[in-house]
Amino acid sequence: MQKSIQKLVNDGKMLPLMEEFYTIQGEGYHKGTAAYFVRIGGCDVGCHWCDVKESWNADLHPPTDTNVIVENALQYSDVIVVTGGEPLTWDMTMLTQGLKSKGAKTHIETSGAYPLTGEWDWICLSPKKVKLPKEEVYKKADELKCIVYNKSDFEFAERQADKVSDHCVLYLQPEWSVREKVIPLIVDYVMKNPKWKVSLQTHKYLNIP
Ligand SMILES: C[S@@+](CC[C@H](N)C(=O)[O-])C[C@H]1O[C@@H](n2cnc3c(N)ncnc32)[C@H](O)[C@@H]1O
Ligand SMILES: Nc1nc2[nH]cc(C(=O)O)c2c(=O)[nH]1
Ligand code: SF4
Ligand SMILES: [Mg+2]
Repeated sequence: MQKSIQKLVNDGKMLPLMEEFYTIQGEGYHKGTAAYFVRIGGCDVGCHWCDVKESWNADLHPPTDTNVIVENALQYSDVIVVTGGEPLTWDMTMLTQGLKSKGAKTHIETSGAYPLTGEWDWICLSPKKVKLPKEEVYKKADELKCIVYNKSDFEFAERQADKVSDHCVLYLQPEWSVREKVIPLIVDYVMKNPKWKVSLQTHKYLNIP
């Protein structure tokens, strides 16, 4: 990448944009709400079951002027969900300032593996064992969404729940490829431990992005 462009990306004035789409938030607390999704490329967390592996290599996604991302997104919705890839790979200050200055609500989907930048109205933290969240993000998370791939993930989820604030809403979400096996385990667990709620990837059932 050209040095001048690299500098703009480092400053969050450009971001490697993978895709953008207007859809229904499928997961977690805001499930069912129309929102515009901005998917930023780049992630080196490496979840083996990740459902957007095409996002990982930032070099495959064109550096895009952050102001252009903002202006475009605002035409679709006043709820903007920033996801990836891992959005916190990048400095989110410019993106969220731009969106909020025009009155939009900023939501982020993050593993929390990198320092928390940007100003967020809603933080969905989805911790990963292979690269744990930074300490600072736990207290600021509005929603904790733990993915269940096997039985050991319940114990991991509890240790993560120990670290978030009292107002944080707790979700267990089945890993998609093993949903038939783990949904009964999650249902049983939530009935026994009702501080947790179930989250499903409802957009995949609705056949929407
Ligand atoms: C693709 S990630 C991008 C944002 C960020 N890197 C993260 O992991 O939170 C968006 C959400 O999808 C979840 N996710 C990814 N692959 C999944 C799968 N195969 N089954 C269920 N949830 C999945 C992640 O845990 C995260 O909550
Ligand atoms: N509809 C819809 N809802 C989502 N919630 C979180 C998603 C994500 O990939 O971050 C996602 C997504 O990809 N599509
Ligand atoms: S952190 Fe998110 S984008 Fe990165 S590999 Fe894991 S699920 Fe995929
Ligand atoms: Mg998704």
